[in-house]
Amino acid sequence: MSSLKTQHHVHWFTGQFGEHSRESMYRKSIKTRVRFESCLSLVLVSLIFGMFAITDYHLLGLSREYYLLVTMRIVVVSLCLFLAFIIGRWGCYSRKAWLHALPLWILATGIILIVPLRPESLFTQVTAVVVATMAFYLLIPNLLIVAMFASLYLSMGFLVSAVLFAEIAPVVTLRIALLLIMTNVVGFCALLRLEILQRKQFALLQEERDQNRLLLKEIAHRKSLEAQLRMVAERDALTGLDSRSHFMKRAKALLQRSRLEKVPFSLFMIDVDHFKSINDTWGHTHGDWVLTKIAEVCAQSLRPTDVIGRFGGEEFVVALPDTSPKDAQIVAERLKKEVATLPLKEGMSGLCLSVTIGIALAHPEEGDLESLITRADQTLYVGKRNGRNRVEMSRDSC
Ligand SMILES: Nc1nc2c(ncn2[C@@H]2O[C@H](COP(=O)(O)OP(=O)(O)OP(=O)(O)O)[C@@H](O)[C@H]2O)c(=O)[nH]1
Repeated sequence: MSSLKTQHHVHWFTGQFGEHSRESMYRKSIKTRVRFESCLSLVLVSLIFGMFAITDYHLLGLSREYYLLVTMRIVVVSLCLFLAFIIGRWGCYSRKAWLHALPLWILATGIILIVPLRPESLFTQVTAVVVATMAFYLLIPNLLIVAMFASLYLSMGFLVSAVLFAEIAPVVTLRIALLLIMTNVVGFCALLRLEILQRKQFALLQEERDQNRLLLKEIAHRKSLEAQLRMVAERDALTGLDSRSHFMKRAKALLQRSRLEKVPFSLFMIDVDHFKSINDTWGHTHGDWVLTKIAEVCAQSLRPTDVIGRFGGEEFVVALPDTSPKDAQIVAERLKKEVATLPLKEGMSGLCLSVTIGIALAHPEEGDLESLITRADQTLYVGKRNGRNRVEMSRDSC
């Protein structure tokens, strides 16, 4: 059995499979989950973003800035909820990554716009930016590059906005910048690790599935080989009848049953007359054809419960359960007649095809198939000596 040992390369920076087809397969496998998780995260994040309007009121009162902030929050929350709905319904993550990026950029813009309207609460907003960045990386699933660009935009936009509108000192700017860099690095590394682990898990699962598929194929192949071997062992290759060993097995079982059920059991030994001269005159191919035809006659003319085997060369053996000597005689005569009237192959005119059949009947308590076969064989040779083309009944069966 061939084993699968494929190394699935995952890119160190994007956390994606190097192999395009595998990456597509992976994305396809998680698409429903990503859609649901993106949708849920967006709804949660945008609602929390909207709820900050309460703190805006607390800080600004019913001022112009407050109304501007509330309007901005309503726009951001509405757009995000709308996009969450679209993503939930149609947001195919592999083909429409931009659709997943859009609400993040809208949220980031909303957070950046808070700075000019509420510059005095800059340090609370720094915390909000850190939390939002982590949320981008960790709540929005499996979109490392999308999360990275949205987070960088948020960090840089916030920093520029803070410098322009909150007029912070250079050292404070540096402190905030370092904090945001650290947040981005931690968020990026955490998501990258997660993406790589998930893909490795996926690759292992796929490998296991492939192995199982191979195993099933191998089992099917072995079963078919077994069946072929059984066929070779049980069937005679030329005639398709039972092989000698298989006949013995089946006939023994039948003989045992007949003994237990106390029903008669007959056995035929059939031998083609002058078969050597058939071979010598028409060749072995024609000889083989004759054997096949005789096998067909036996199979067609006997009952399905009778077991027919090729005993060797031009000799056949038949086990007939539940068959009295009288019935056995009738069946053998019919068989002999059918062989004699077999339509012959072109070019075989002049051949008088015949068989000699020796019949032996099992004694009431007899369980020894070999001795029954010996008796039928001896009877067959009596038939041969008596001129061939005849049915001969073993003396002790009469
Ligand atoms: N074509 C062919 N010939 C076979 C096969 N098996 C055995 N033979 C031949 O069958 C012939 C049997 O010949 P003999 O045992 O002398 O018997 P016979 O010629 O039928 O003579 P009697 O049985 O006395 O009538 C031999 O020549 C074998 O080579 C076979 O599978 N195909």
